[in-house]
Amino acid sequence: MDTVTGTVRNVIFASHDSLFKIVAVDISATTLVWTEPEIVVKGNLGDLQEGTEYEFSGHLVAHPKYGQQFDAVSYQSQRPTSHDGLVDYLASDRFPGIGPKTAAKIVDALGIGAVDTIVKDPDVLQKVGLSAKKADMLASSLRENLGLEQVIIGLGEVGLTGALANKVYGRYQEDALDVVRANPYQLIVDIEGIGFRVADGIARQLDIPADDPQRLGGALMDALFQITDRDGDTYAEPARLLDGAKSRLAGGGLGGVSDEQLTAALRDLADDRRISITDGRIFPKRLFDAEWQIANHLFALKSAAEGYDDDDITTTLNQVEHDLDIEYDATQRTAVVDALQNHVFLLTGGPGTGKTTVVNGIVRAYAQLNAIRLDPNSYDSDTAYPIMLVAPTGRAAKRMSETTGLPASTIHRLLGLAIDTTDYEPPELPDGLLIVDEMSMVDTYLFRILLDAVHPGITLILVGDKDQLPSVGPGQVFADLLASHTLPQAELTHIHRQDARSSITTLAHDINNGQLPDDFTAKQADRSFISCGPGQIQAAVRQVVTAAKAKFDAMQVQVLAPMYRGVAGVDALNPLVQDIFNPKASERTKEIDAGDHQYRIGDKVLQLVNNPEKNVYNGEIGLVTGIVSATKDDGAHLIVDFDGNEIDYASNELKSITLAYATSIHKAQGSEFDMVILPLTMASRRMLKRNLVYTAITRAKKFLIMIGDQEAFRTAVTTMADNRHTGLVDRLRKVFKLAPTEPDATDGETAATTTSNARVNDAQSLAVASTATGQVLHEAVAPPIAANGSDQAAGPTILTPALVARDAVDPMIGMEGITPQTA
Ligand SMILES: Nc1ncnc2c1ncn2[C@@H]1O[C@H](COP(=O)(O)OP(=O)(O)OP(=O)(O)O)[C@@H](O)[C@H]1O
Repeated sequence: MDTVTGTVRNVIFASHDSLFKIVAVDISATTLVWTEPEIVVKGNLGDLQEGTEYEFSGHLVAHPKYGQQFDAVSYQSQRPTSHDGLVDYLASDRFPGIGPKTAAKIVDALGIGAVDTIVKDPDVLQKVGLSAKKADMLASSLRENLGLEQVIIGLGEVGLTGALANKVYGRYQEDALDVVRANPYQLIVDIEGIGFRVADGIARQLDIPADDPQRLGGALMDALFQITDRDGDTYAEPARLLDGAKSRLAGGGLGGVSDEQLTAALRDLADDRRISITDGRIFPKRLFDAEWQIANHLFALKSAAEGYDDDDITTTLNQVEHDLDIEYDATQRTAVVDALQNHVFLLTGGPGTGKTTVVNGIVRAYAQLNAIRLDPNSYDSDTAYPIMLVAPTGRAAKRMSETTGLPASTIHRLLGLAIDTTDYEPPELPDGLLIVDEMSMVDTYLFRILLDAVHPGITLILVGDKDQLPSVGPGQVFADLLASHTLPQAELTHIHRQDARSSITTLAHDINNGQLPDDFTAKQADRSFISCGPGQIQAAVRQVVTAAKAKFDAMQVQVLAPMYRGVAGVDALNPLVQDIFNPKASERTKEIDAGDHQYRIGDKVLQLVNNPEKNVYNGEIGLVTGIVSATKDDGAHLIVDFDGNEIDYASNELKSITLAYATSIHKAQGSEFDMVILPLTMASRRMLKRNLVYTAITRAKKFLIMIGDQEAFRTAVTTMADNRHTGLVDRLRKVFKLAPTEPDATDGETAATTTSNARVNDAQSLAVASTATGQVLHEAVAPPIAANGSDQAAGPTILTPALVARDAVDPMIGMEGITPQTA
């Protein structure tokens, strides 16, 4: 490692949302072979001050445009090392109220280490004779000047550097070192991106013993988050949790622990109310609370229903049918009536069964019955529009707006949810109709937050297709709500769609019923199947996309793949399709290098995280409209147009987007495309599930081209996804005072609520579960449940930044692409 010592002349670039800076430094000493008087230093440089001298450690790197720069991994200010230097420093402008006389008095009394002494214990200044006020001021200015720098250095000493150190500082500020030293495993709970391995590495630096209860608690919490926030359950079964914790502890190189010790750690976590153990299920506290709050809130809403006069409804509905020139079938008609007569209503159905048609009926009938004007322009800016149409993604909201002709937004936008909200307050929504589309994508956290804003003046309609993939985040809220049979609901089954898309629609329904139709491989007007082996997939995709280019633009054609890796994976197909739709025309074509791929103007890109501040959300697809070249003062920028919303990405923000020619099926939820190209091979066997392929083909509006191995399609169609383990059905049944649902192996929905050990087939781990945790499970006092089933003692879950961040960031990133296990 080399060092550069010198004074910061000026800050060339400072990132708004990280500690990254580029600064010009006048060199006083360096270990480099360097003849110039100055050098450009870049790195996570905290709150460096111009005019101050620092020592930077790092190495020289070559920038393609700006030549050689010093990449600093750490830095520290060169504090004055002489008596007089320190007096000058303390008497300088940065410490108002301290003149040369006082400064000299301080240094005389406290010596050359005065700064550290004061930061540790400001009271020493009073002994020197400073007033309490002056002492306080000096101590806090010193802390401000040195705080961040010291914290970053301190974090570096325990192994936390770069982006992770930034995150930790961002979360705890000046308390960061205290928190990390007190319990590094706390980071697992509080900081997105820090798991057991990183926390355990810090713990080793701090000499925390292998069997320290905090370490065991950390392993248990990390294993629990893996099962909930990453795999999608809302609770863990004891055997699986203990197995997960044990493998983490064994992997830390510090040796294993006994079952008794783990059991005690589990009990501690329950005592600290970080987990809730009930009925042999272990919940993270916030998911436990969220499920109870959802159940209680829905119960309160359902009880508040008033309803309209039956004759009024009939007259209104007849009028609506006349206006829309449609005749509702019996189920659809009942659905519209029930939706209007209740405060909460669930509407599910496959493609083409008329969900949108029913939603349109509900909106119009509601407006008529309540004498509401539907034209949003007739409302002035002070009057809230009472028809609130929302969806979990921007694209789904846009589609909703197109099919209803009314404004629609994302749920995040309606709720004013931001990424960094620490003290989030639900907005005051007006009385009116709130319709949530694509409800299958809404996870437990988001639904709880949404319900917080819903009051009895609102009629809430939840619409979705329960057979599609569940939400990326924990839970399967929509399927659970339906399976609980606690709320009025309708399932539309009759296919009304009669257009050219109907062959895709009927295929979707066949697949949902577990069959490939006899004509699966026969060419239809709107779909075809190209049979080929894994080695030919890329050639087939290239051929299909080249032909499609004559008819469609890149935004209309979507390649969907179940995995990231492999020959038929997203990572391989993206550049392949990019080269067809937007090839590099010449050596002079502008490009931004994003590591494993390049962006050019005209490229189709996918947003990977929710960014409410910029009004762009996970799953949205945009077009690159500009590339701003790097200058001496700033790095390159990419401009992306998301349906008229132009977003500027600095080069350090490029990780929140990727190429979108090929995406995972999960990412395409809530979106539709004119043409969908779906390659499937047995290499992704692990992912081949009915709801995955069903979700994929229902994204196709006009054409569906399936490519690959017919066996892969058959496997997918006949393989049901594991149900997620959730407690919501039980909570709802309890709050609504209904008997628990009977476990039924044939019913996919209710099976989710059983204690079936489908995922725990290891007899040994079951034995451990029944012995080691049996005691805890009996002893742990589940929080008192009020008469209506609420966890009163727990109080509301506070929306922590980590919670919001976990909500906002798609945990599937990087997880779908796990290398397939070949059988
Ligand atoms: N009762 C009906 N009589 C005649 N046509 C109907 C009826 N219900 C729906 N349709 C027509 O069927 C087609 C599909 O309906 P709609 O778009 O409402 O279904 P959907 O469930 O929202 O489908 P998707 O989920 O695929 O968007 C539309 O063309 C619609 O006009």
